[in-house]
Amino acid sequence: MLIKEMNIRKMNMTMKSPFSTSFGTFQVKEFLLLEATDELGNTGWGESTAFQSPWYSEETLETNLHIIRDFLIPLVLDKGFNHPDEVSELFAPLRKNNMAKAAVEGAIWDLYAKRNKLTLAEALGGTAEKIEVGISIGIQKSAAELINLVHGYVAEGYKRMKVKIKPGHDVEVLRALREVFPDVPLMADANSAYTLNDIKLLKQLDEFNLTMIEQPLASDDIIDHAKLQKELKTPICLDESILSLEDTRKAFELGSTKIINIKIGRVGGLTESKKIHDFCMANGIPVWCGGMLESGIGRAHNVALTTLPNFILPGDTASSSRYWEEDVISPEVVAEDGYITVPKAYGIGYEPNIEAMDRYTVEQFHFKSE
Ligand SMILES: O=C(O)CCC(=O)c1ccccc1C(=O)O
Ligand SMILES: [Mg+2]
Repeated sequence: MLIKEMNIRKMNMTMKSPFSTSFGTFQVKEFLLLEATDELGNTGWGESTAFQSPWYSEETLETNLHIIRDFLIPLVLDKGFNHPDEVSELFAPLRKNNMAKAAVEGAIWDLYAKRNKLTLAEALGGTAEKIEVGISIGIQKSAAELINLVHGYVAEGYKRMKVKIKPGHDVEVLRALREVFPDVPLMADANSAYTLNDIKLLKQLDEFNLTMIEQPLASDDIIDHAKLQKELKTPICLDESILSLEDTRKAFELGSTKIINIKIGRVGGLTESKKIHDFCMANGIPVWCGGMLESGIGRAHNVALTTLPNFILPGDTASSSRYWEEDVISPEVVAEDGYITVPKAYGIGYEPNIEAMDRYTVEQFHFKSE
């Protein structure tokens, strides 16, 4: 498989409603889509999950554009690959920039699957025909508004509710939710809004029978999380702190986490995601697939990854229509009664909707080998 062309699209799409976390609010989403073409004319698609601002991690769409254009594309162009696992090996000498690497590697995984007449799920070794999904709900103005939204998502069948918390918006909000929904699978994501000084408050969360608390402490920490986990009944799930299989091993050895949120971009691609999945499976750590408010391309990658057997807990991959008036794939991703049926078409299994894509493309960068 020879990579002959790469195209980068800078996208600008506006979400139906703003999404607020402890670190900021998203509504306009600017991000990159990647298209790789081989010597036979097959194409594959990838998405960078970097946001405009370095809030969630240090990467942004502009740093990704720089890394992809000036370092990663020159490495893959005119290069022959037998398997997409070779891409992460090729990128290994370049430090970090995981979302940039994952976008390029993702396009090559899709291309490889299509070329070999496999679904991306099959190419990864996944077998599930449908996957269970939950929903991640941003911080709302009032508990009443949050309760209202949860009523709607419960009615739609989402398998678990994840709510965002931050100091001043935690115990009372969860208590109000639990009064109305005593049994719904519920978890909280703090996006690093607390420190060990908040241990008394965090211990109060144990009363709400949460499936887990996601990333309560610093975004690069695994030491304090281990201390906190010793004090909590609620399992801790790490998101931001886990950038690789090595991070996963260390967090596991320290007892910093009982569950891992795997995000393809954060860990540098599907190959590394699969390694983390396999390690967690061998060590009895359940995993689930996180979301980064992706367009259909990234969403399709998440669906494929989630077909691996240790994705035991529902992920954040909700329906396209929850985020977008119009998605850039056809058909769109649809969750029905909390399940997404894994597509049977080769590669990511959803067709890029080029007409829709063009409407949201701000700029393109094309690279071709002669
Ligand atoms: O619906 C989604 O895509 C997940 C939304 C979400 O929780 C999130 C959105 C933006 C940045 C970080 C996170 C997170 O999982 O921490
Ligand atoms: Mg998170």
